[in-house]
Amino acid sequence: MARILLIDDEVSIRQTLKEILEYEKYEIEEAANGAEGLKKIESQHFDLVLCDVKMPKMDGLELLNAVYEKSIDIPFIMISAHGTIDTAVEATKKGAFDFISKPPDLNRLLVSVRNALDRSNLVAETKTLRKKVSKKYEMIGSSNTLTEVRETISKVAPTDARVLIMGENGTGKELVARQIHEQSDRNKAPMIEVNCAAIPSELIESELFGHEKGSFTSAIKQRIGKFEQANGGTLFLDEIGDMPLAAQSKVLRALQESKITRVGGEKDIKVDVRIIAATNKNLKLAIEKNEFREDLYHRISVIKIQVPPLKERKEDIPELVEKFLSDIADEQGAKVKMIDKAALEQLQSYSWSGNIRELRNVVERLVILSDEKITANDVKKYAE
Ligand SMILES: Nc1ncnc2c1ncn2[C@@H]1O[C@H](COP(=O)(O)OP(=O)(O)OP(=O)(O)O)[C@@H](O)[C@H]1O
Repeated sequence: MARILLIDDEVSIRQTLKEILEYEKYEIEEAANGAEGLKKIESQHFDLVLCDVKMPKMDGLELLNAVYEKSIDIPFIMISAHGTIDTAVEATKKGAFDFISKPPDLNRLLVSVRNALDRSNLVAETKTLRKKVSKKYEMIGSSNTLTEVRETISKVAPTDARVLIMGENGTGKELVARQIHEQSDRNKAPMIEVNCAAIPSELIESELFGHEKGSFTSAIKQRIGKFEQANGGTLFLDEIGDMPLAAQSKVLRALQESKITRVGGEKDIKVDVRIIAATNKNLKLAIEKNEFREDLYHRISVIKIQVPPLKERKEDIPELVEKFLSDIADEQGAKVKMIDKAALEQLQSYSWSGNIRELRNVVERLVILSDEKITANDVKKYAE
């Protein structure tokens, strides 16, 4: 049941509104002025505040300011008598959800209350979803090498510097890219990912820059490319070492001039994109073999982050295993499976050529195949 705080200095108005709202099954708490309202807001949970504009001690606008200054996130509907409409309008500019005039029209009041509550439910849901997403991309591990990576991320994230992330398969390069994007001012816009190794070379330009209708046989519709999709946000070029040379020169131009042209198109389109690239290849070697453009390498590698392989940070394994056990239990809606110390030590003795991705797969296998508690024997049996 939604809880509503009703703040008005006129007892009769409070009484009427309370009766109406209680009839609609809302739970009502009252306050006679802004100061009293503020105390209640600070000490209790409310889903909505209905607040008179003109009151002694602290008026409605002052209360609204005080609540938002304290970063308390709660919708307000202002109630204004004749002569205070301007102030009520000002309150909506400052963030109040709506205002209604006195004497309140019953239908208008109930619609506004319902809308305000729906909106705050949506806001709460979005927050939970965001938390879930950021939990998914959480970087686990407190080894020195990973701590250094984390420190570099927080230094470079707020800048627009291009970052090249290097490391073996499955070490968490994508996770690093996500963290940089999430900690940057671009996090309201999307991070768009392109796996340069997975796209056939004849399609990669259209994938990156888009194409105009009819520009090649299968181009039956106009298509917006990844650069344009990432406008205002981040473009993550994964496996950039596998990008064909022809596409490399076009990407170079896009980076130099901050504009692109769709395949088959004529006009230049300005784009504001931060580039993060990742590779498991040795790009210096690829340059020597004429497989990668040196000028592009220098453009994308303003900051370099080397993600260490798991065998160099085995001390992270117990923490990672714990996190995977709890994620898997969440996914399966089951109890978290226990693991004994010897089993963890056994896991730490391997070299993990597939890195963290491989470790996660092994943990999943162990959860499925082991009995109540995962033992060293299970690890020997199922992980090798
Ligand atoms: N530090 C970490 N904490 C928790 N999970 C991690 C960590 N590092 C990697 N992972 C998980 O391991 C898997 C592989 O990570 P990711 O895809 O980021 O690696 P990658 O280096 O980009 O791999 P590839 O080169 O194969 O694309 C993902 O499921 C990721 O969530």
